[in-house]
Amino acid sequence: MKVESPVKSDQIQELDHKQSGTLNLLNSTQLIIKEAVRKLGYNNKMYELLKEPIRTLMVRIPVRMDNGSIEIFTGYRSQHNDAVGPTKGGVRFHPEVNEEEVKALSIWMSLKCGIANLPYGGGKGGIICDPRNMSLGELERLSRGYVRAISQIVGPTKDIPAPDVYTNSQIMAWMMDEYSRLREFDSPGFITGKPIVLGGSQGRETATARGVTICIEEAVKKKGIKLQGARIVIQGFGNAGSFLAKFMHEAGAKVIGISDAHGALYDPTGLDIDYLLDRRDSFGTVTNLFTNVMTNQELLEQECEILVPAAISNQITLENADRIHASIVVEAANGPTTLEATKILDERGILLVPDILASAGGVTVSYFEWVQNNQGYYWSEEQVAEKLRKVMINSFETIYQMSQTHEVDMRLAAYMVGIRKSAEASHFRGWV
Ligand SMILES: NC(=O)C1=CN([C@@H]2O[C@H](COP(=O)(O)OP(=O)(O)OC[C@H]3O[C@@H](n4cnc5c(N)ncnc54)[C@H](O)[C@@H]3O)[C@@H](O)[C@H]2O)C=CC1
Ligand SMILES: O=C(O)CCC(=O)C(=O)O
Repeated sequence: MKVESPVKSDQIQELDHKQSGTLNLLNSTQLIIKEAVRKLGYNNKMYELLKEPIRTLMVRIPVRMDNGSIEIFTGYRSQHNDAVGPTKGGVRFHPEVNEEEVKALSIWMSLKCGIANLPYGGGKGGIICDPRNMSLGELERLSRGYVRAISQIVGPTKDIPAPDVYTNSQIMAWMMDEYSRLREFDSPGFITGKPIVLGGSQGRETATARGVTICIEEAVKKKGIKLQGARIVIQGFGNAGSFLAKFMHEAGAKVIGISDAHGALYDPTGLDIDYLLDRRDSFGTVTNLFTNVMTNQELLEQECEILVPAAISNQITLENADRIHASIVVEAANGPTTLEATKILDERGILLVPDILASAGGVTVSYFEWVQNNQGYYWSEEQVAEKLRKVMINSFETIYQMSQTHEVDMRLAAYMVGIRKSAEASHFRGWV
């Protein structure tokens, strides 16, 4: 079967020129959106609408540091398209976050919500900072300052934030408290990923990894691989990566590699996952306790059945795609594989389950959290897990079938499924 990829050689060259040294997530996303919109039969005006967020706010946040000085932080909140409903998506605290990245991430949130059939468009936020070098007090003041700065454009019926890289339920709690104070009423539906006692949902903490696990279960069936005993390599040991390692270990797969920002651990006979889970810190760091570490890039190239990038973007690129020795790549992280690398993996017969499908479990349970907050009635962990399973299996099968029917790779198929809802809603509203 001939599989079509949205990346043409001249477009790759065009991308290379635009990238000016970095792998530009926004430009490559726009290329696939263009192709998906065209394949769905919409005109160029629809592409013009959907290729950029409708709104991106840049804010400056003064924070008093523990030593008495004032630091000014830069933050962003980007809202891609609100035709379907309020926008939704996480906030990352990271030294390298930038406006283009947040814009791309907000587009991906629209696609994820479209795939999981949630009544949302996509949003995303970020603050340039390194929380690993900040005290709890500084983090609290920064989180509250960010909410005050973006308060005009967010809210339970406008745009609903959530956790992402280096943010967690404590940060969500401070943000919710700040918003509730500003609005002078308790607003649990303003943000998801909260502690359970503040209206968080059972199963949200593990939801992203659960969703990835379900995608792995479906992908191995398609490839005729047995999960029991399959070798798995996971890049990143934070919320997504560490729970995934636990679930894979429990399922009888052999986790032979994990990593964090400092390096990677590899053991072809299988790592002691329970020990690593016990020793990791709240930022998903554990390799600093070991001397025998390899680099993240070396880990990605190890032979395995299943490779899961679960850390940051642009990890599998034109440079290393030929040296990936996995049968299946499941993207738990946002944007870990470039377009050029997607094409190479596809040509090499490696099944790639794209980020906007594989990592949709997080936002799906965030939606369940918001529904529970709105109705004031809460579900058990089993109820949440069952609802999530249905959404993930249905999403996987829809995209797999779309890729077979249209003879396109799984990423383009996922974009076609994901963008359809925003496009239809924009059309019905008479915008395009
Ligand atoms: N937390 C969630 O609900 C969701 C997360 N994701 C995506 O999953 C990925 C991981 O997110 P979380 O686990 O939530 O973050 P986290 O903050 O809990 O953990 C991040 C992990 O990545 C590692 N890391 C950071 N920089 C790295 C680098 N340069 N090289 C290698 N590893 C590095 C950290 O050491 C840590 O182990 C991100 O791409 C995020 O956008 C996607 C959907 C939902
Ligand atoms: O839980 C959410 O609302 C969003 C999670 C997120 O930021 C993501 O899927 O990238």
